Amino acid sequence: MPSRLSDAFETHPTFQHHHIQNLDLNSLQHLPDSHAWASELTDYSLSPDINGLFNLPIIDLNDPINGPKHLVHACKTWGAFQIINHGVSNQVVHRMEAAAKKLFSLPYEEKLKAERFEDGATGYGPIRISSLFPKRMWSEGFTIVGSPIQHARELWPDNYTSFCDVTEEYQKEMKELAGKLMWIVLESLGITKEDISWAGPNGEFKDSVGVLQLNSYPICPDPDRAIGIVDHTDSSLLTILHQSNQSGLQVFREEIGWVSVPPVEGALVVNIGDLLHILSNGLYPSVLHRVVVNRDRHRLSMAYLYGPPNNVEISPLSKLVDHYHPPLYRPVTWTEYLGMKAKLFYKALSALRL
Ligand SMILES: O=C(O)CCC(=O)C(=O)O
Ligand SMILES: [Fe+2]
Repeated sequence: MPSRLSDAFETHPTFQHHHIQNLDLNSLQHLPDSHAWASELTDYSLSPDINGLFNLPIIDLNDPINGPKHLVHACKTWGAFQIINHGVSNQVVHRMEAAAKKLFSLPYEEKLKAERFEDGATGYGPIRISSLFPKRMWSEGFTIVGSPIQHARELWPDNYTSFCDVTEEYQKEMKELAGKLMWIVLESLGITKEDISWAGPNGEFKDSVGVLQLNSYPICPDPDRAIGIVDHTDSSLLTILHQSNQSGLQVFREEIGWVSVPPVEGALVVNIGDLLHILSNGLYPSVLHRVVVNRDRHRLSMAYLYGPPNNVEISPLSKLVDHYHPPLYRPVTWTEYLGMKAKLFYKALSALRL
């Protein structure tokens, strides 16, 4: 496990919800006050969800003509897109989904054996950002950095290897795809391999770091007053997301509002994260997104948050900076930025503004 990344969590431990008891959401018949967002949520969601009129673009990575064109448009206007023909086999995705399902369907007490410590980076628990809000979110998560072997052993002492094998295979596929996506996005900005030294001699991004975040959203007795994950941007360079066959993810478009992203079989969602926004000197926004929950069906998602190697400072690429386009952000490492996000959250990006 990369020590630097967990350092960020250690120096900024999760705010204590001492007054809020950890609850097994899967067993609750009523929404407890600790999870009832009512008034906060109406502030958050003034814009109506006008689905059907606007759809997150689907980009065919095998289409050399339209693919790049659509991609630039998606990156500029949405800060997100879906991809098909991405080269990751459905089988690998579904094996990982099955492993995640198996994990979340363990009894609550069992899952707590792999609980994420307050100052820890990995394991089972509420999504980390929940610590910044007065209310809890209607979700449970499992965070994996590197090998999950330690936690897998806690969960399945006699049979932990299959979970580790599937995870390793999925992480490998995601890392490869993330590198490929990085170049597709960067090339759309006119950036070449010579422009990014930390990508390595062949531009493979070998030392980049990935965090695999498994999310589970149990059925909710009062979905209008609850939220799966509150609106946020990802702190990554980019995030590759698989959602199980159940909607819930919404992305925010200025002047439009919240737009649902219905799952498309075989497609993966890609979010531009804050660090890629900085790298692009503000040309590509990081997408604001959230997750709503529902009364009838459990939902699962798997987010692969892809970031630069530890110690690498991310700053606007010099090719994108000139007299008319001064750098908008000061340099920052991923670790430092995670620390800022943990303290400042919505204000973290603007705190880096020059
Ligand atoms: O569940 C989802 O669709 C999104 C999850 C997410 O935004 C995250 O893990 O950062
Ligand atoms: Fe996210």
